[in-house]
Amino acid sequence: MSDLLKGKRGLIMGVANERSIAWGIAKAMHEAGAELAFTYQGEAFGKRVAPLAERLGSDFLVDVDVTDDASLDAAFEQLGAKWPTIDFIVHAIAYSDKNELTGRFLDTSRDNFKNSLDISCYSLIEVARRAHPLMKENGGGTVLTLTYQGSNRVTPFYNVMGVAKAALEAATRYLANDLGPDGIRVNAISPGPMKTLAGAAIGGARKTFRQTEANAPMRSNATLEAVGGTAVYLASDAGCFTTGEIIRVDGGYHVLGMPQTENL
Ligand SMILES: NC(=O)c1ccc[n+]([C@@H]2O[C@H](COP(=O)([O-])OP(=O)(O)OC[C@H]3O[C@@H](n4cnc5c(N)ncnc54)[C@H](O)[C@@H]3O)[C@@H](O)[C@H]2O)c1
Repeated sequence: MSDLLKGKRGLIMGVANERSIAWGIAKAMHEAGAELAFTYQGEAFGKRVAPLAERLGSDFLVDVDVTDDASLDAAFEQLGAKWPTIDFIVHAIAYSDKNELTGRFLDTSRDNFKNSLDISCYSLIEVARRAHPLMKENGGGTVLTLTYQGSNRVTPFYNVMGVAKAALEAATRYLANDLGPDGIRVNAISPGPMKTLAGAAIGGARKTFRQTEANAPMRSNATLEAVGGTAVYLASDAGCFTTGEIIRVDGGYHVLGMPQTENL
């Protein structure tokens, strides 16, 4: 990767392990010259994330549960003390009770609906509001989140997460409109299925993975490098007039009207 992000610094939220999409993005951003800070969710993940952050030359790690405003406040206070301004934030966070990522959408519970939407969508708003002054001071910045096409097409067992991603994509557009006057862009990257902790929680994940691999125009699933490269472009000055957008990194799967007939 060139030095597209040289001189830029930002916060990566959502690394759980080396398979995390946030980790793929962090690696690509580091290779492109960015300085990085990380959040992790709880001590168990913290132990895994610390050596990963160190590999990318970062010693800024803070424990954040996005349902806890105090932990978000503390993280942004620490971030602001370390860096007076930031250039980007990567929000790669989602959650639903695994028991509701199988079976019928019809059986979605109120509690899991609220919790899934809170963690997977509302958190982006809380994060963007706190990042705003640190980016405004800089004359602009980029907020990136991660979505999936289950937001607007029914995908087996994606259930409540499809509704959460539809809300997240709408939030991306509304935030882009609010923050655009301050030079802040807000975009979502939409990869196809990837083998991560969150991905594995969805019922039939292996079959979904095989199905997209066999049918996508590119005949493969997205890699961490492919998503990382797209994130670098969006956070760089090369992406300076793109906002409110859902950028697919799915090998073209979304253009299909029917599965490939070669597999029949
Ligand atoms: N894996 C896929 O197939 C796929 C496809 C498209 C989009 N995405 C999206 O990419 C993003 C990253 O997921 P991933 O697939 O890399 O899985 P992952 O399990 O590696 O990452 C999910 C992250 O969310 C964090 N998280 C969950 N609840 C949290 C909370 N309350 N507070 C703070 N952090 C919390 C976890 O700690 C974890 O780091 C998610 O938004 C996911 O929906 C994933």
